[in-house]
Amino acid sequence: MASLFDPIQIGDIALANRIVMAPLTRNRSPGAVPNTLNVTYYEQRASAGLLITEATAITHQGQGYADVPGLYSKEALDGWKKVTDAVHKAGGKVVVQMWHVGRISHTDLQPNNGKPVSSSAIRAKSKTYLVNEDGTGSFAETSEPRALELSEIPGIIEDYRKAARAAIDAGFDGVEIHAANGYLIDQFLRSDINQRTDQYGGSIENRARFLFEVVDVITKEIGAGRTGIRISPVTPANDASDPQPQPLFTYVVEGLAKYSLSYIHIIEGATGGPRDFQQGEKPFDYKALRTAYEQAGGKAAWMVNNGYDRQEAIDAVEQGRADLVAFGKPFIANPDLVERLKENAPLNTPDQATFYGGGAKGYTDYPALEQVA
Ligand SMILES: C=C(C(=O)O)c1ccccc1
Repeated sequence: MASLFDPIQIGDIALANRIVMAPLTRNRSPGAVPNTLNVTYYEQRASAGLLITEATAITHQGQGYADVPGLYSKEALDGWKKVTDAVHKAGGKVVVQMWHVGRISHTDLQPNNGKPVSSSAIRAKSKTYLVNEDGTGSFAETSEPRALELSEIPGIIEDYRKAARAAIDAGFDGVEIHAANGYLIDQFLRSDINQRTDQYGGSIENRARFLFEVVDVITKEIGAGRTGIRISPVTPANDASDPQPQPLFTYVVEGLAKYSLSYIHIIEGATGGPRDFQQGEKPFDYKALRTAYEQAGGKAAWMVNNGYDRQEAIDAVEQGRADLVAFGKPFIANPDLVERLKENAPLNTPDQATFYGGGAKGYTDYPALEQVA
């Protein structure tokens, strides 16, 4: 019987334990360039079995929030190299979450202040984060997108390939494809967003086509054993919805089973909300999803996320419902979360007011156990 604290091999990546730092947007990389503060933040948390970086834009067009990092400029890649070096020196493993926001963006953040792109020209009822001229941050309504032309799609697939190669060259142990939370890939998957009438719209097969073209090009470029993917079958995040998530995501995982991926990362329920959140007529069956994946030949590690506490995480692994558990907010406030979970020690409380934007306060100043006199 496996334990949360056991090592595990996930594809090409060997982990010291099964506790994962979930991707956490923190808006502390001005100019989309990782900086020394970011290095300290990730280094402090390197005892995690696996660090998944904050969502990181594959291109300027894929950028949707102020001060999030990118994977597309030399300065950014040099900055990430400092992060991966520091994490490795501290004995950790780190993958970068590759992000194209699609319509969850604002004209202020887009190349030439153009419209964000999506599967269809439907504005999301959502907000994004901008930094004002005086340096203060604020949330703003997302802008109306334009539908991608068919001729533009191969270019975005190539952007994913280039970013995946750049990630490995910057020292990452692998990548996580961000296919969750109503961002671009999810904007193709969900039928309430994707109104296309070409080969990328309509049937489940067509709506999943973009996802599999991304998976294909990345696994061919860097290897499936260094590739993970995050999906969120029923999240309403960023105005995402689909009335029939079970057949949609069953098709997705059966297709993913064809690749020997490193892991499949599932956000259960509403992102940051209840794990039993429901879209469609009946509750989503996560056990059936994993069974479908495994019956289709899938062997990747199964990572679960969304509000798990210590006992729930221990039980999920010991009872075989998960191979790994990703923690978000607990890692914000506890750089030594692994130690604290092992010792069943008290946890620092995260300060919501400093989640997004700012500097060291609420970022690198949370104390580890040995610092608490
Ligand atoms: C990348 C994000 C996601 O996946 O939800 C995100 C973006 C902004 C704030 C919180 C989270």
